[in-house]
Amino acid sequence: MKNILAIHTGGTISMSQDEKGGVVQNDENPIDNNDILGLSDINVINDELMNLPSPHMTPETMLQVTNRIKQAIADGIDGVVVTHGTDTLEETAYFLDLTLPNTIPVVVTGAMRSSNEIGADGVFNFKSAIQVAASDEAKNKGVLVVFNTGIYAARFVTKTHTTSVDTFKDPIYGTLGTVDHDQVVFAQQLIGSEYTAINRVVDNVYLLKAYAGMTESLFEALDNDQTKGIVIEAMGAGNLPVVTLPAIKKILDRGIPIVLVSRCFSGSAQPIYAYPGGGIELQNLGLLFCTQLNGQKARMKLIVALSCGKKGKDLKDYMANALS
Ligand SMILES: NC(=O)C[C@H](N)C(=O)O
Repeated sequence: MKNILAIHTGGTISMSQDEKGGVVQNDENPIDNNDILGLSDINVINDELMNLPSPHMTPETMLQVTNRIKQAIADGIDGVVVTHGTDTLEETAYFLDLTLPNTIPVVVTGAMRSSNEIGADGVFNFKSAIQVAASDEAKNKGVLVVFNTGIYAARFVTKTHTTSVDTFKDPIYGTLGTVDHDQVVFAQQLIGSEYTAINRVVDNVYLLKAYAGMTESLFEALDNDQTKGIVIEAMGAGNLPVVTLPAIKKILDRGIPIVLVSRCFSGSAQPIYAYPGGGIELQNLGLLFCTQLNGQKARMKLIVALSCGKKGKDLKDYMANALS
């Protein structure tokens, strides 16, 4: 029988609706109860590591999850499920992907409806995640996200809807597989591990979104020695309003890395346009292009990179390719 460690961190999957209709945290986690799962062939060990709404998660709390999983791997666990709020689930899942060795299945899940709401999806997603974590096929695929029958790569999955149970999607590669009525089926093989060991996380790494009419002001506010790195969600294929460039140049002159992704839902920032503020000028200025990751994931990757001291070409190569 496989032993699966379920690390609970909070989020709607652990919450319930109160008498006024608001969704709130519980003292007791409603899914921390193996009887409701109906899984006689898998031994689930629950660990209430924290109980946070996921907007309260930080890189520090994510590192606590990484360290708990490393300890479980050392203790010989067969697989791990992390339950998590959905708002920042993709950030934690990708952080785990970057900071854990690719040895056992690690699956992140959550819920869109709390435990006592009609159509609550928590128990179903939790059970599906455990089944994936116990599957031999789930090994060697990096950290996975299981949600509403889909199995996704943590590296690319993103929350696409504020309330629908069918919210998690991978806009580039789709699902890796499904949990089809108790059967775990993988249709795609992924992906090279990007494992980096870190034991601390740098702070003051920022994420800015470009918009029509953006000026220098936000960049000027970040032009100081406390800033460690910036990710910009640029327009389209990777372009910015030209008036932002003088302030960006000053930040780069301080040696602070600036990473460029696209604010588009799908596709990558690339140096295509040669007009002022276009991708070619941005590349020449020294901005680092990061392909295929969205802004929040590129920020996690930059935090991991800076936390283990990457710089120069090493940093540029690490940020450049999400499929390495
Ligand atoms: N569905 C959810 O889990 C959303 C919740 N606000 C959270 O992220 O904690």
